[in-house]
Amino acid sequence: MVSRVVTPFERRKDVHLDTLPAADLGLTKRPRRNRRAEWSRRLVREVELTTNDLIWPVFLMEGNQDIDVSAMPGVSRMCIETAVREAERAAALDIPAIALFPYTDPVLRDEAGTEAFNSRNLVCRATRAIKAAVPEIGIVTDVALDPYTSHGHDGVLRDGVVVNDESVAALVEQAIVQAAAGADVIAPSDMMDGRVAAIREALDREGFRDVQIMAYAAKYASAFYGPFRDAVGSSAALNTSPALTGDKRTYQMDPANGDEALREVALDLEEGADMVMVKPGMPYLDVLYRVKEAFRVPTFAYQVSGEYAMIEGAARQGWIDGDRAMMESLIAFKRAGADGVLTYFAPRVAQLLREQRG
Ligand SMILES: NCc1[nH]cc(CCC(=O)O)c1CC(=O)O
Ligand SMILES: [Mg+2]
Repeated sequence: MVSRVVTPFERRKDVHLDTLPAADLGLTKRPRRNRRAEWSRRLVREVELTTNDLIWPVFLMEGNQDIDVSAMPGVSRMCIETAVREAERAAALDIPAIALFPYTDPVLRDEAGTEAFNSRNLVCRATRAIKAAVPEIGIVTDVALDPYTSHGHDGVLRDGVVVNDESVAALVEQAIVQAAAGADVIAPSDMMDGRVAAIREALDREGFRDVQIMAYAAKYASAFYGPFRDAVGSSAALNTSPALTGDKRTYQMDPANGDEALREVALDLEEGADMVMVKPGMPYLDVLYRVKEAFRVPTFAYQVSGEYAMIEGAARQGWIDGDRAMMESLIAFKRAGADGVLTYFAPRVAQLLREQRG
């Protein structure tokens, strides 16, 4: 084929659509055939997103009103009463599970995060209330100390260092009170070494043999958690300890590492994780793909707060089509191998899928 070079300022005036010769490239392979009609596109579609793929993370707070999360338009911190009602709505939309994240009153936060071990803390009370009202929905609770510590770290801090083994001992206590409150899935998001084994052992010993563990196995030290930290009040801005930077890079993973994610997942599976997670989602689709390919176990992606904020923020500015970007971002997780996705969009997606089904 001859390619004609046309400089930007010299368009060939004699070339018009209606004067182009009838061309035939003589192709036998034309991938566009399968795309020409909606029925055909449906027929050749490789993966599908259904409500079965959704876990809805919700933020909790004390009191009897809800407060918007400023960096996550459309998301609020719910009081328990609202959370129960929203769990009912989620169940009615066929969303399999919700994940609970508390905003802890600053007066209840301390150096050791002791409110985490209070069997009457916000998460435990919400778990009991939701279980009583909506027994059919799965409840996932987060194990990590950051909503409870004055310094905002996920573990125990000694001389400015988040110490591993003591942190694990604390996380075990937290997991036990959550399981006792009725949590179905314990989800350690702390990234301490050895916590899955310790939690599994303690759950079994305490009579919670059937409580599942979803390990945040490959969790990266990410800027995309920013809005979440505001929502649960654990951002660096709220830290009072001068020793702290709010930086979690000594326990969360380096965004440059992919092989390391496979080693982390292997360890958590050996230690007894029933499901594993990659987090954040969209910037780590390669990691998700590799994890699923390597282990073929139930694998989840967390579309985190910053990802939600980017899509929803741009949509509210009118810069992108929010619904389409939402659906496209979620089908990408499925294509990469996710069995499910934690997403703040869950109820909206479920609603949209229901409307599409007619
Ligand atoms: N261990 C806490 C935790 N659990 C889930 C998220 C982030 C979720 C989100 O950004 O949506 C975080 C934040 C963090 O590690 O700092
Ligand atoms: Mg690990």
